[in-house]
Amino acid sequence: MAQYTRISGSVGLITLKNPPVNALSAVVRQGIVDSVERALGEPEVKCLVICGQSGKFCGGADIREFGKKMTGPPLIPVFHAIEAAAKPVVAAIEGIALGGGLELALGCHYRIAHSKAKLGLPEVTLGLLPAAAGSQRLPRLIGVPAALDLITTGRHVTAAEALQLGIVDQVTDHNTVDAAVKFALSVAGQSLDARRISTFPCPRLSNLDAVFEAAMQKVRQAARGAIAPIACVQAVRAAATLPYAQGLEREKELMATLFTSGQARALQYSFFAQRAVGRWSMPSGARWDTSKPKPIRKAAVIGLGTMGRGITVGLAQAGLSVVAVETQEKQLMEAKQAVSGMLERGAKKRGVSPPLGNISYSSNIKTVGDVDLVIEAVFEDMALKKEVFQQLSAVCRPGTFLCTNTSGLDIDDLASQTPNPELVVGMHFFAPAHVMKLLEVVYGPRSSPQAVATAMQLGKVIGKVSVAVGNCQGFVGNRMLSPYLSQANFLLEEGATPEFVDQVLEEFGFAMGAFRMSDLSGLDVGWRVRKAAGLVVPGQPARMRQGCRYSPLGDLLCEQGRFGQKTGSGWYQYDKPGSRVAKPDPWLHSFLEEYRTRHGLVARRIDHQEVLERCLYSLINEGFRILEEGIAAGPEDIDVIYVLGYSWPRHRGGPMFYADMVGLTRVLERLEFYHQAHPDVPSLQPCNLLRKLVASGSPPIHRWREVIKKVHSQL
Ligand SMILES: CCC/C=C/C(=O)SCCNC(=O)CCNC(=O)[C@H](O)C(C)(C)COP(=O)([O-])OP(=O)([O-])OC[C@H]1O[C@@H](n2cnc3c(N)ncnc32)[C@H](O)[C@@H]1OP(=O)([O-])[O-]
Repeated sequence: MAQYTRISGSVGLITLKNPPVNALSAVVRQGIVDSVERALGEPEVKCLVICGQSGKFCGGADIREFGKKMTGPPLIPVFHAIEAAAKPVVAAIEGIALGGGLELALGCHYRIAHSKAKLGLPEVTLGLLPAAAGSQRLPRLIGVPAALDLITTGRHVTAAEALQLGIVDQVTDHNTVDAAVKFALSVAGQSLDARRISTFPCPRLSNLDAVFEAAMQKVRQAARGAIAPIACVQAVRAAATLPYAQGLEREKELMATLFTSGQARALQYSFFAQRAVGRWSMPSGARWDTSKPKPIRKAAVIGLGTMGRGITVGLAQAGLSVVAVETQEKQLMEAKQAVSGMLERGAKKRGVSPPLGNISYSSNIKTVGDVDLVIEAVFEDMALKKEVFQQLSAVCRPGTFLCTNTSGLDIDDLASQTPNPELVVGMHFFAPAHVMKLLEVVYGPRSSPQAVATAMQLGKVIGKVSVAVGNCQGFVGNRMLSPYLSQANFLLEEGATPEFVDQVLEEFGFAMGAFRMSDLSGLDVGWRVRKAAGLVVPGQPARMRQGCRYSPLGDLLCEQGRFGQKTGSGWYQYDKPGSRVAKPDPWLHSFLEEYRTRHGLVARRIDHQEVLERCLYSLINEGFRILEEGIAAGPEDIDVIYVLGYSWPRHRGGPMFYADMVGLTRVLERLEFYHQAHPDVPSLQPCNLLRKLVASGSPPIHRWREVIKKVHSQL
């Protein structure tokens, strides 16, 4: 609702009330209309202030209403009514003014913001554009280049930046509503002619075409197939070239296209999925709302390689005390320098001082005796990790949580090295660990709900989106990646090139195709895992392992010392070791030809559809297996992991959402088709849960949990 009160005798105060973020629901919109009308009709009222309850101005349109039948007054006429008012209307912006929230403020005649407020038009991140006249008003207020930046990126700006850009008129450190009331009284009675943004001409640009061409090129490059950023540029162009009313029409047309696109649905799903993963549950029945985390004030990081350094930075930046341990003195010194540099650069960006004092460095593991939680981040080697866990068990005080940063090792095996396996969980960080948003929190069969809750809470504190998953080879992310990569390799055997496979996957929207990604992460990583799994043993049949098809191509490249970017060659060639520019490699093409000849394989023409279906559907099939086994609680968990950790295009929601969009029957049919063609590839065999979902009439993704529950209850 929107509550109307009179304060200081002559000020009408409208307070938006719709927890948690005062979104502009139908009731709130109606409340604003009624309140404005009332205030304008009261002769004693000289001016109006609009604010939000609980220190939050407004989080925008109510996303929960999207896709439902529209009720209540639309936003644009509401904002026009405010702008047309004959009495000054001042927006008192505390906390947030986002999307429709900022558009509401732009409809007001003046804007006063608290210094801690964040403002922005993030609609693009939901597959939309600021279609409550934001795309037409903002360029008129702050000029085309700045408006293009804000609208196409959706970034939030601080109150200070908003003041500098001219979005707000005043910033206060004190009570914002009081400041807005005082301000409103000071301008009451003055002409409002120069305050109605819709009447402003858009600031002229001599190089208008060049600016829009450059903007379009920039968004196309970054968008990876997303259409909303392109529509945003088109809408701003309308503001710059058309009268306001026609610009609004263009904004409406563009919005209609976006609103009905699958991309907006995918991005809105992704928004809610990222919040839903915080409400985790375990197969034991333990849940987020019944498991209390322990507060963590002091943590330790063991091993200061690339991952350990990033984790240390993340913890220190979040204000925790950190003991950073590296047993090799030389590496300890190097790590200290690197971590300090990262903290200093990060602090400079945020305009704060670097939290260097939060970290104490040590080469002695005994110094972690008083910490609340340890994150072991030594080399990915089970024997080494076990040794560290044994040492930690001896030096840590009782009750200390022991976490391991691993991308796939058995958490339970590691937990068995300690007398308190219930305190052990996995924390799978993604590189660079202080930047990447994703954290897989891996519980073993003996991890206590409190240990999981504590790791999930710590993830939140350091700014991660944490997803709780069960313990299995590769957890969720890497386990699903394995059949995807296998298919990419099989496609090479059958006639494709790495460039073609990557091109198809990149056109789909991945930041990097399978081969460019492998070159970046290092081919030796997978080689080590395959060796440990007993797959790379001399004397084995070349293309079969344990009765299943196997491609040794990656192993053969590693045997040649081709580990990817770091060695200057892998699936591609690079100018020098460490270079990032991948070039097609004639050596690799002849190597593939020789390989096919040696194994009697005849190269055939492979098309886009086959590459996409085999790579993606095998990955999705593994996702269904993971759901069936209860390793992930729901499809949202898998999708968040893929969008945040594996560069799955956000505008496609995630692999499980994509399967829902494509249609489960279609996914099943194509998997059956490919499995028939490749019966020696078990990952192409459709899993039971997928069959059950199709048999239950392919319910939409938000109802999959019901079918999953039934499957589990039958086990
Ligand atoms: C007509 C076209 C023109 C206009 C278009 C728009 O305005 S499009 C909109 C443009 N606006 C945006 O894109 C802003 C989107 N929102 C955000 O970016 C962040 O939520 C935040 C910065 C506002 C708060 O961050 P934080 O870390 O403090 O908190 P949190 O993120 O965990 O959220 C807490 C709860 O609030 C819920 N919720 C949030 N927003 C909305 C909403 N608009 N609606 C409904 N609900 C919303 C959220 O689901 C969660 O619910 P749960 O899980 O507890 O049941």
